[in-house]
Amino acid sequence: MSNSNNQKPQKAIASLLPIVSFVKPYKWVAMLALLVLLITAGLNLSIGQGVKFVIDSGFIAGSKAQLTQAITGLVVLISLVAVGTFCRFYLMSWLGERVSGDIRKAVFNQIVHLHPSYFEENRSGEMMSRLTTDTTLLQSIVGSSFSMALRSSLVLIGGLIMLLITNLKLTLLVITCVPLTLVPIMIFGKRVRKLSENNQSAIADISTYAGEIIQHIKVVQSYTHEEKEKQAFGGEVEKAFNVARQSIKQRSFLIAAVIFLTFGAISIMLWVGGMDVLEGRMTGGELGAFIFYAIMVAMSVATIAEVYGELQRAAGAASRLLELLQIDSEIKNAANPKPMQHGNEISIAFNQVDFYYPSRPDSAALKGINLSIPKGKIVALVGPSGAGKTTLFELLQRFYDPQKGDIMFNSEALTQLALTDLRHCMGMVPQHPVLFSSNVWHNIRYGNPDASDEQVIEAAKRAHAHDFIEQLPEGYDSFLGEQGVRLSGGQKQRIAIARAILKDPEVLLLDEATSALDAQSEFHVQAALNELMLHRTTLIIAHRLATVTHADLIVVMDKGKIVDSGTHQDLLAQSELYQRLCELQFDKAQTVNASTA
Ligand SMILES: Nc1ncnc2c1ncn2[C@@H]1O[C@H](COP(=O)(O)OP(=O)(O)OP(=O)(O)O)[C@@H](O)[C@H]1O
Repeated sequence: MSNSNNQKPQKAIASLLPIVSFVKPYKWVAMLALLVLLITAGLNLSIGQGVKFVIDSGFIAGSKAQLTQAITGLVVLISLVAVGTFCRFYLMSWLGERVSGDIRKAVFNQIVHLHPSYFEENRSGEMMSRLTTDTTLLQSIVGSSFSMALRSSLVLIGGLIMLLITNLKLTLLVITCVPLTLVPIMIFGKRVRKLSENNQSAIADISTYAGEIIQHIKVVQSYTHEEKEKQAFGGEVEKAFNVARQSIKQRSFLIAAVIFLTFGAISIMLWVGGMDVLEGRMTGGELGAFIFYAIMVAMSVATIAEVYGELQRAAGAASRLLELLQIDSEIKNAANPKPMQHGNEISIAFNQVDFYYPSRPDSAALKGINLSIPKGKIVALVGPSGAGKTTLFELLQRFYDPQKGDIMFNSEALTQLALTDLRHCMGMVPQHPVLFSSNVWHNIRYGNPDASDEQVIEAAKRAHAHDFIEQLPEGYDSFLGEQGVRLSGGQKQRIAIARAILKDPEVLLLDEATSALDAQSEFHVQAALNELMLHRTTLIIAHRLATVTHADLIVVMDKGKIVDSGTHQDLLAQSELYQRLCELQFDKAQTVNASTA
């Protein structure tokens, strides 16, 4: 969470400064907007003189011609103000949208490069809220609040000067009232800021909760938890509402106090000024102009008060975004990466590797791993659940770096290679393939964005996916639904295999890639994989030992350690754990076969 809760107000506003760097590329638009703003503020102030002219030369002088002339002047002035306001509003809002769009891009660009463990510590809903809610807040700052504050400040200063010129005694009255209005701003502004931050994080909670439920709607419905989830979600919404209510209360107090104080002061002024007019010490027009300026001054102070609260809210958003933009990925790209020749076969070696997940620094997920995988060989990783097989894959792809030891690709440490080179040469088919909410083309082409349609179809054929894709309502153009919900598990896997085939990697990582296939498609896919594995270094995580008995090397893992390794025959003869695993699986398979016979 941001530390801006503890910031002093000035410091909080200072945390908005980094936005300036996002405005810089559009400095000409910003300067034009400021110029228009300056002109309209001046024009606004001159309306007061128009009012004075209308009253004194029109009404009081009793001249119809002068009244017409005065009103015409006033209309011209007001028209100019309208045109100026149009330009100011357009330019400022444009700037707000542009800048918030750029900030969104910067945040997203940052997020896609962050180390995966960051996402374990930070909930996706909170990140989404930074991308959307926080950036929207900044948009309103750049697009409206800032210009409102500036315009109000100009009008405040100009108005006070005009007041001084018009009537000194009354102005002194106004000036003593202005600091009075600042008192509630100070008191309530701070509370508003604190509460708004809580509000933002409560809203993030809501979206995280809803996101999770929507994603797992089938689990919710099959356990008939709809009512429970409705209540729980309702609770989250109420929590957010209560925080928002407190924040609104403070803001309402703030606005009400400021308005009461300023308009109270204006009433006193009217009384004092009215007495002066009655006694002939000033003209009616002067009093009219004076009140006009006094109202403008009062409104400016009220606007500044409101905007101040908003600026404080946005300061929280800005500091959270900035925090995110400043995070360095823990997976560092090599400073001077060693070149990597594509197309060469790759040997892999783990040398004394120890690894602890950041969230579990006390228990080793991998301990003392020594493993050598020659070029072009097939190595199977087997072992009970939680043995560390998937973790080995994670380290190979550098989603995490080991705390001790080295992993080598052709005698280069992984950390010495460019991340993109490293990941380019690896193709992963996970146990639960990830598909994007798009069509088949997009999902297969993810393996190689430059591939032609023919290459995509060829890959699909080799993965035995072409036939079922052809039968989809719109063939390769069929939309697969969010996360590919419109496909069966086996179909998803074949799409993932086609994707890996298209990538044509030097190292293949298969996580029980054929687990979701029926016997017939497994036979075909296995054939495709066998062909694919030729001349590639392949690591397979296998839960079903039958699929890997032909592997060049089988590595038996348990509790983060390699306990045995060898061929199927070696291990059957030597490894107790392997024998046990085999007995369990082959017995079960025989039992199943017997029972279905
Ligand atoms: N992101 C994570 N954060 C913390 N601990 C993790 C994380 N992922 C896995 N672990 C832990 O690391 C250990 C090894 O897990 P891993 O997923 O590598 O096992 P596995 O052999 O692939 O198991 P399975 O066959 O069930 O997939 C387990 O104890 C697991 O709880």
